[in-house]
Amino acid sequence: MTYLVRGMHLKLQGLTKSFGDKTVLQNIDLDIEPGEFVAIVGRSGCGKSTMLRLIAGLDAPSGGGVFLNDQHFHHRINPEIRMMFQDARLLPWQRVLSNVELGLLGTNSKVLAKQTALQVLRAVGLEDRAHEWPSVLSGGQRQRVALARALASSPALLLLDEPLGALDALTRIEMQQLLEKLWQEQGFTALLITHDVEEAVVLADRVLLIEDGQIGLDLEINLPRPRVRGDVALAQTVEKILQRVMGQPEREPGLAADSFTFSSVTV
Ligand SMILES: Nc1ncnc2c1ncn2[C@@H]1O[C@H](COP(=O)(O)OP(=O)(O)OP(=O)(O)O)[C@@H](O)[C@H]1O
Repeated sequence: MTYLVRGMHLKLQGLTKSFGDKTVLQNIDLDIEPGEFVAIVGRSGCGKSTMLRLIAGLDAPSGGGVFLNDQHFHHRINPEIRMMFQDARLLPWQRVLSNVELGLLGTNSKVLAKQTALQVLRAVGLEDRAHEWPSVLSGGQRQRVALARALASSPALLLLDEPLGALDALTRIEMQQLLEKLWQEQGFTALLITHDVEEAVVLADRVLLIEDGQIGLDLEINLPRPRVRGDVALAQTVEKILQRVMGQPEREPGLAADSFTFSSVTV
């Protein structure tokens, strides 16, 4: 796949993080191409959020380092990186438009900031809600606003910490499609934590499994886009990852997709 050149190149070298005598991430090496979409799965508590926090500069590693576009990243906030969480984290006393403008702090022209915020709200389908309060929006709409705020400054790296986890199934699929569309249009590098293996396979170029503090699986997903849920090859890939997570041997290839149900399976 050829990526737009806007995305950030991300490299982890010997990345280690301990809390007291507990080592959560141990000596992780990873290379992510500019514009690549990478999903991270793994059991609860395996260190997924810790890894994202280290990359975002919200926490400092105990060893090794993070390199962004080949520059060593010293535990500080980088304006080219934006992050989204499971909850939208909107300011309730600011209207939707102002919340999105927060993603543009530092822009000299207020007029330009407003124009850009409206433009990105249009991209997520919420331009007509710009002057409302966050409290009158649905959970899915609030996550769209959070996505608009994250993308307003055209980041080179978007870190997504289970941002769709609290949404109902249909809204979640719509948000996945929106995220994929904006990623394809804008070319940022995306790193998505998800507990939904199917979501990982639908969206990502690569799926990483974190286990025992290390990357236990680094699987390239070579399925054509847009990916269709229920597709046999997609279902087999999901099955392969799930079996790896569960520590079971892989089954024979060629099983029919209806032999298993995946969409409700999470890790
Ligand atoms: N600030 C901290 N102080 C001490 N321990 C921490 C801290 N942050 C995380 N941990 C521990 O590190 C481990 C990994 O936490 P992390 O939040 O990265 O896991 P996770 O894979 O994102 O989990 P989940 O899928 O449940 O969100 C956990 O055992 C957690 O208790």
